[in-house]
Amino acid sequence: LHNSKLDAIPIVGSTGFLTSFWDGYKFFANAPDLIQAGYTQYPEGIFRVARFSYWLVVVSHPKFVKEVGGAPEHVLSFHEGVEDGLPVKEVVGRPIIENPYHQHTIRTSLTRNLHARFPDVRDEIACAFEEVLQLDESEWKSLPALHTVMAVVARVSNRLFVGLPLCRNQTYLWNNVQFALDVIRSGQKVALFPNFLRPLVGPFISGKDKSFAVALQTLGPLVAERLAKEKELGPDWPGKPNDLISWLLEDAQDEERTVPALVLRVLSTNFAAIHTSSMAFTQALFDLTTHPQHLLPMREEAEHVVANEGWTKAALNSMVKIDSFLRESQRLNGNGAVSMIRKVVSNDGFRFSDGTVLPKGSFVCAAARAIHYDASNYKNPAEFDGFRFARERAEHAATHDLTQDVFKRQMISTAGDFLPFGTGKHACPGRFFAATELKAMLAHVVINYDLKAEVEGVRPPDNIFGLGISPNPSAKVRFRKRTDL
Ligand code: HEM
Repeated sequence: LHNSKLDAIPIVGSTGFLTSFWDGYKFFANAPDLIQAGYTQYPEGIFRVARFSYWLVVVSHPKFVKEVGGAPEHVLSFHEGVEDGLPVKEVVGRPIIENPYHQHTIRTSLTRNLHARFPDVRDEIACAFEEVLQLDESEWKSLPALHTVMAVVARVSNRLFVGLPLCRNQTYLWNNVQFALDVIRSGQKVALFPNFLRPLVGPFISGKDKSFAVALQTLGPLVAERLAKEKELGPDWPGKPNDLISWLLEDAQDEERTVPALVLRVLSTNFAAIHTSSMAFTQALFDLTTHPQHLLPMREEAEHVVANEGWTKAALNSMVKIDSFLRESQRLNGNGAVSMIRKVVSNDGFRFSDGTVLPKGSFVCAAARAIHYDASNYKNPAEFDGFRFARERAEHAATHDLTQDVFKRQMISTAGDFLPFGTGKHACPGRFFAATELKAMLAHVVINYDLKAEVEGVRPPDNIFGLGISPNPSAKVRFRKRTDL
């Protein structure tokens, strides 16, 4: 529909009523190309593309990205923005959007406890790889990468979230994995319907009630036990486990302090954690097997650090090459063409510093992938250079006083030119855990296994649907236990 208030913002693609509707349809297949075209065509840093029923405004200039990231929720809403592409109310549950207190729990208690809980995370990584890969001595084995990684990530994440023995219960684990997949698949379908129809079609399309029932059956008794203990002995009872259930209980109020409400929080934290981290690690495996020259330097680094410092969270800070490799993999092969989708919810609209105004109801996002592939941000931007950030950090360390100055080129550091986790007020609160988990997993893999691509030198093509870019779900990677140990 024509929106005169957006007239000042140039359009990529067609401008006519029917032709732009057709563009909205084509968006499902070629959104990344369309956004790249706008990025190149409009270096001023703002343009719009047609979606079915509205214009999506895309910003690419770092100044505008910063302004989007810094806007408060009552002006640019993260939740309303997400809801458009992924109807969380229908496919996850209404309270997750209406009272997202778990985000605070993840940002504070979960992150603070990563140090203390690292030995468990490390133990689960070693056990999970051993049991999931099931390798015979010195035999190469082809394994479906995404499926294998999800099995490991689900276990490792749940060692932190709910602990032993539940984190190894296959019914519980695969329900979490299944829920994550269902949310994405059913969410994409429900999102095709206009807002007023979504509550009606949601229950027929989404499998959330089934997943919730299994979660209640498997996790419910543990949560009930915690609530009972707290009622009997108070909030700081002796021997209280240091896990997500306890951290959530510290923040949950009133109707959130029930078994179903807490089970839903753990289930949705699993959704936020498993899918994203599994895709990131799978992409890293594809990058490693396509650029195998990175394996030995990372192996040497990990072995050296572990020999000197042991397996601790602090030791991961010394694994600069591994950190750099994962950051580079996310730069080139992150989860989407754009990041930071927001809806303008303020009655006054949203005004950029150059005077451009987005009226209430507009959608805006950052051109993450195009920014990551821009030569003015990265030298040889399309080239996978696993250690580029490690080199930059070393160069910076050689010329600066590091007690005064933190150089932000680590996996967890967000910036206007690095957006896999977004940046600003809603930057992913789980990224500290994600980076710890993925670095420890990569260090374990390079120390213990040799890896090969299924077809030498060929990177499996990504799956592209709308704005989403995900690793090829059927592609395999070949693993072998190291023979030189
Ligand atoms: C490599 C792994 C991960 C990636 C790439 C990732 C990426 C993202 C992105 C792009 C956002 C939205 C940022 C924005 O729009 O500004 C986000 C938000 C979020 N992520 Fe992650 N994430 C990852 C892992 C995790 C993990 C492990 C957890 C939980 C432990 C988590 C929990 C969340 C939550 C709760 C939000 C909503 C934040 C808010 O509303 O303020 N994520 N993540």
